[in-house]
Amino acid sequence: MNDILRDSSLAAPRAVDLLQHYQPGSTLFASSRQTLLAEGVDTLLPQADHASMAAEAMAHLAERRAAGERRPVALGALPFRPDAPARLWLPRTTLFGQGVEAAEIAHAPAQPGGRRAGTVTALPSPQRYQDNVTRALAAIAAGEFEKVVLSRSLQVEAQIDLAALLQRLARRNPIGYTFAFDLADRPASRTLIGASPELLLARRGRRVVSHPLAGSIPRSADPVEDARRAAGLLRSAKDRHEHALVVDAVAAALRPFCRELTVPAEPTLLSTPTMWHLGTEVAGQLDDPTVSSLQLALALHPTPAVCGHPTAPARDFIQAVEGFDRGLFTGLIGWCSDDGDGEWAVTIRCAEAHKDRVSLYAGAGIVAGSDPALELAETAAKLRTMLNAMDLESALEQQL
Ligand SMILES: C=C(O[C@H]1C=CC=C(C(=O)O)[C@@H]1O)C(=O)O
Repeated sequence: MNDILRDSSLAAPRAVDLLQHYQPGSTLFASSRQTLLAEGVDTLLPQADHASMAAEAMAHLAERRAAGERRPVALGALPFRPDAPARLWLPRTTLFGQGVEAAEIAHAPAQPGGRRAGTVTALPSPQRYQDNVTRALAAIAAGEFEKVVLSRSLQVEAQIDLAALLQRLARRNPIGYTFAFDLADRPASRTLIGASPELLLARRGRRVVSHPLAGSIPRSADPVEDARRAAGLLRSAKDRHEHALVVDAVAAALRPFCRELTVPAEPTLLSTPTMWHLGTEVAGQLDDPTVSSLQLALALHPTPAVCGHPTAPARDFIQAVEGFDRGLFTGLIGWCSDDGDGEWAVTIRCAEAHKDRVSLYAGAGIVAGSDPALELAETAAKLRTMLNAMDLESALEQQL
């Protein structure tokens, strides 16, 4: 790592500098709170159930702290399904920097993050996705569950410039969680890269925050129409119901850990360059400050923002109809330090890149009143977060 970045007499490096030092093979996680750039693998946690892996990571962190390391961290990308492979590791070196500043990042170089799309495979096809939504609506009407999140994937042949893609994502999504995680022990160097707008859990000392999102509408380039859509979303009974299911589940999962928990009664609007979302910031004070950010994040996962309500029948339905393996998509991604502090985002608006292939993902929550064509359009708009940063939006317009 560059010595200028490491000089401890200077203030923490700026996010924009850490982003510029990212190279494929390293790992970066950036938010408005802080940025973290890590290299290498010191300890890779063996596959086990996620709670055991988390406990083992904390034990390794305590050892490293006892050995004199100033702020050891564990990095992780944990999958949607509890039985799918997780990646949780202690890096060889970690550098903490400042949070992303929109004004600084606006001047970051931003060459295209991808080029030349080749073959594109949609899993499932757009038609089949709409059929899945119709089936979900029938299951909801039959009382099998109240909400399910159905997703789809685009597998694209394209030349990806990971460093440029990461900078572009951070530049376009300065209030989100931008990440590029090296998954190198998986078949020949893969990178999970994205810009999630959704905070699963942040912990600093006793303070914990979650910012669930659910209920969405695509943005419009026309400012009048864009404002109309935002106002309509805020009023929509269907979207408020879809949102409330997530907030209730997040509050119920956090409450046992907290001596104080604030749950606003009304959602607010949150925007990304492609989407409007309903969001609610849930904040609390931990009862027991030894509970780590990773343990808390796992207690929340999977929220109904990525799975459904109730969890078990929604998960079974996803498994039965979705038609592809989500892997790390709709899991959790972030870091936890030895004192338990950390930040975990929901792994959405992301892609897994491997050589000249990239798999993109997007999902949408289905409740009574959802419309299959609108849900398809919503997933298309969500896919644009990555496609735009790769400059492939117009090349793939027909496939969305
Ligand atoms: C599953 C995704 O979004 C979730 C997060 C925010 C809003 C959502 C919605 O309105 O459906 C989804 O629950 C995705 O972006 O792939």
